[in-house]
Amino acid sequence: MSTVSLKDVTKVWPDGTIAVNHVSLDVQDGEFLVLLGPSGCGKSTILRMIAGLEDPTEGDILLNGDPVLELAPRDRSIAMVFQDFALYPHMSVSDNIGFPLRLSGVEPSTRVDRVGDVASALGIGDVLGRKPSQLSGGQRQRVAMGRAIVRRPGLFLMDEPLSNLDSGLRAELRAEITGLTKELGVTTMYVTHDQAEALTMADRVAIMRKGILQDVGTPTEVYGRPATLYVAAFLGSPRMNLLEASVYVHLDQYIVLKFGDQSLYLPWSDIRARAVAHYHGERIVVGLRAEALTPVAPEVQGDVLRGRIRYLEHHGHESLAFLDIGATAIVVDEMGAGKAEGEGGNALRRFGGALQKLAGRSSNGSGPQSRDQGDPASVLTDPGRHHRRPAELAVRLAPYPAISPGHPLSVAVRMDMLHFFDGRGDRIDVGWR
Ligand SMILES: Nc1ncnc2c1ncn2[C@@H]1O[C@H](COP(=O)(O)OP(=O)(O)OP(=O)(O)O)[C@@H](O)[C@H]1O
Repeated sequence: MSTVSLKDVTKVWPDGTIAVNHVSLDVQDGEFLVLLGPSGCGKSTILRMIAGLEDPTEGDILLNGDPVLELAPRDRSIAMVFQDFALYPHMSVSDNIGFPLRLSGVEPSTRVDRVGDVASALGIGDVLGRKPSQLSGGQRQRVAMGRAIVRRPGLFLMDEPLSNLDSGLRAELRAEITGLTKELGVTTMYVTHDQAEALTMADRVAIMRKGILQDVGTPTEVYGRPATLYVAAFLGSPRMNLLEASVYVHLDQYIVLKFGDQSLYLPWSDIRARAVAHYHGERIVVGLRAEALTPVAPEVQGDVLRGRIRYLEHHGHESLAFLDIGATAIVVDEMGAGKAEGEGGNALRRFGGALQKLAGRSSNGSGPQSRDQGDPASVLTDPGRHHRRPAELAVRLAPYPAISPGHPLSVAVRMDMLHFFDGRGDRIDVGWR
């Protein structure tokens, strides 16, 4: 059993790349913590520093409350599994799993017992005599995990262990990995860039962007109350609708949120109203997840947005309508995973972001850091980090609805489910988490 503490850890590579930027993070005993973020955000570097394969430039790392930076990797009671695991091709499954025990001089009969226990927990008890070349990809990955876990490490580090497997096998192994680590009670840090994987597996998720820790919380917390615009945009499918809104306070009675020529009204009684009222006369970003939007009849009044369907996506169990509501959307760039865009758009849109970057409009702000951006320039005005485009509001519909592109659609908005972010991408809220 182990706890892990990162204390203000920074890693700067010799070429000046800041891979990890003042990260502080505590992992509890027996916890399954997922480090989530796009490629290059520093996830692997964090694992490698904990394992002792890299030294931090600044900060401290504690295991079970003790500083470990002076300890060699083998003295840290840590096991690590990578995406590109290597099994010994000439050894049987049994010998592959038992290899670390042989190295540490565990006697053969104990070795056989321990290998048998681990193999049956991983569902590979019947292939112990085979060579790696006679196994499926999933079985090979199970052997790699078995080899890592057979030493009964205090801490299990996994770096995208499923990313080479097909989606069916991934889903199956996700459940097995969390089941196994819970059963063994071993503290686990698991790296992925797949938000669905993170939300389904984690006790808590830590979300990174460009070396900066954005948010840490249970899946419900980070999905339900994301700390930054970036986290809001990263989590969920379809992605959260992020709309630019102008804020007007009306005689301390309600707040008008103006999206193009449509408005929503936040009553003064809403617990968040005073915090939002600080932005009177300014623009903010309002986040609406698809579950906050319900299609209604055209005559319905109140908290309703109206638009025309630009296009539909059919996903079998549901359809998504994308509504042109005459508002402006904020598109968060550098989402990195590069695949969820299809849920809310198309390749052209992705190119749009890339082209803006190629045009050289990068941010060069200076001043205090914001967690979301790492610099203070506004997400509302800086196209180098985020860009603006006509909003296409993602709305969930029944499968194959009797409606087609060009049709008008009205959606009722759950005002209590709106998310508010300031121009720097930080959450506008009161007393959250
Ligand atoms: N040995 C190195 N020398 C210089 N830069 C490095 C080195 N290793 C990693 N980097 C850089 O450090 C940053 C963080 O890399 P890291 O591998 O931790 O990211 P990651 O989030 O794990 O990405 P991925 O999901 O692609 O593995 C990246 O910009 C990467 O290019």
